[in-house]
Amino acid sequence: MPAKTGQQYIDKLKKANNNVYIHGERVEDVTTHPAFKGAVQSMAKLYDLQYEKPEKMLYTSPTTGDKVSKTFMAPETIEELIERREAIMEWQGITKGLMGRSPDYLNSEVMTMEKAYDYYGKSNSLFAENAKKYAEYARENDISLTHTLIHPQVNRAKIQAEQKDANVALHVVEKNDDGVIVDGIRLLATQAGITDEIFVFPSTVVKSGAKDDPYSLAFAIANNTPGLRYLSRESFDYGKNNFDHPVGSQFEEGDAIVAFDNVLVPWDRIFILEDSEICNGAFAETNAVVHMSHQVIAKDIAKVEFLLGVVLKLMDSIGIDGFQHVKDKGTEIMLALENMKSHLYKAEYNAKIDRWGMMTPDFEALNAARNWFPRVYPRLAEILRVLGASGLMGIPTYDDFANKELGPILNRAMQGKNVEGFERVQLFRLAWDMTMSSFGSRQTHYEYYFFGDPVKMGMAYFDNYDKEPYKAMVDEFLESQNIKKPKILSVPTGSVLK
Ligand SMILES: Cc1cc2nc3c(=O)[nH]c(=O)nc-3n(C[C@H](O)[C@H](O)[C@H](O)COP(=O)(O)OP(=O)(O)OC[C@H]3O[C@@H](n4cnc5c(N)ncnc54)[C@H](O)[C@@H]3O)c2cc1C
Repeated sequence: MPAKTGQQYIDKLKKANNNVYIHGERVEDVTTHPAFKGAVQSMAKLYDLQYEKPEKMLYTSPTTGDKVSKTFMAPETIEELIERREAIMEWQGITKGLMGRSPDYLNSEVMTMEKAYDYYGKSNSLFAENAKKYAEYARENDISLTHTLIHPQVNRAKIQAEQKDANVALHVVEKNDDGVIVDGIRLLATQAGITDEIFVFPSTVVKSGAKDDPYSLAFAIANNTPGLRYLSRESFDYGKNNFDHPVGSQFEEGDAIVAFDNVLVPWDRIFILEDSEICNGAFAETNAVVHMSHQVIAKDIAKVEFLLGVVLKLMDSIGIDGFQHVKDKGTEIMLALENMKSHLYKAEYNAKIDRWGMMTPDFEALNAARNWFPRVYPRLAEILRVLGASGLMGIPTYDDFANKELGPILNRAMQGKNVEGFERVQLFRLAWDMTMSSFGSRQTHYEYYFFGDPVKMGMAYFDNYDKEPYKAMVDEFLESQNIKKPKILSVPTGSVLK
């Protein structure tokens, strides 16, 4: 089947009738429910774009010859790597980087399974075959995915096997002829019930040991599999129009707790089973983390570009762009943007064919960028908040402007340097919604945490960084000074100085 359209995505979701709950109730139809319909419409737009710009978004499937999404394309040359990223950028141009889990994110992981499937066959060749077939199935059916990597936050000081209730986290209950029965909880599935299937994978940063083998799994199942439930958090889409809630009304993708109640995972959907060692290497050894980082940095660039535009328009609109500290804050955002672009450029132009035959970007550049961005994004959001000041609270709604008595007063009262009140408030509502509404503050939280705990990621970065050349440089410098150590200091170890 060729790449899908928006309508096909919606029809499939309706038919699937995934088991989604919100506010204590089961959702009848996610495509029309107020909590989900904005995100569903935006996802549909992304799928429609595949046919509006087929030359940018589609390529010929290596197996069926159908036109399928380029976000599934395993690149073999630098040109293909860039082409794939340009398709990602097209989607990010629609979401402005505000929908972290647009399909390109997990398609990047699926894509690596097409080539690196052998990794999953380390303990059982069936799992390698499963991974290869799944990558093909997802590509040919344009499957949209959610995923869950982490165990519930019960007691982070203990491994899963040593928790006071060791059955809370998702674990294997039984294996039978049909497959594996799993039970327990996983966190945190963004988009969850508005996608077709779920990927259960190990976390990239939590290194479990053999005792946690029953919790060490990777598989994919349809979201309407019996026993699988999504318990969604309350929606940050206030159900308003695009003036009042310009981005939340379109890109609020939702997050959910995933509850498995004795769910059967068929054998052909298992990629890793009870093997913490294979789990620990899955993202790094297959280079999935590199290709996912490639997508993420492209998304980050789209996000900062849009944020910079909003900040610049905001400065213009109230005449603060000439002040020194205001310019400096604009510069901070520009530097962040140019930094991210440089990382992307280095990653692409230093790309090499990996052992699986995929053209893989330079991880050194992407790893630095993905570790840096969670640290800098909160500052970028803060700049918008600081420069907007009271203007981010003086934000009348569309209905206020439409009111015969209030509209003219507000249009005059809220005017800016070169704009009328209505236009200025539209811009300021956008700035508020990107950074301060519940949707906006989730954006900051998302950027900080979605790729893993930045503290643990930072520790891993430090440990893996090649520090020796820099230390050697200093040693060489100090030695080159030819300084004679005073004799008095040459005391044998352990003796007492008098
Ligand atoms: C908006 C949002 C969307 C998300 N979407 C998804 C998704 O779609 N799929 C998915 O799988 N996950 C998703 N996540 C989860 C994300 O992967 C985790 O938030 C991240 O891995 C951190 O894990 P945690 O939240 O369990 O924090 P914890 O590990 O519980 O950490 C909490 C705090 O304790 C500290 N801490 C915990 N353990 C240690 C330790 N051993 N050493 C030092 N400090 C420690 C941390 O530094 C942190 O400050 C999402 C998260 C957010 C916020």
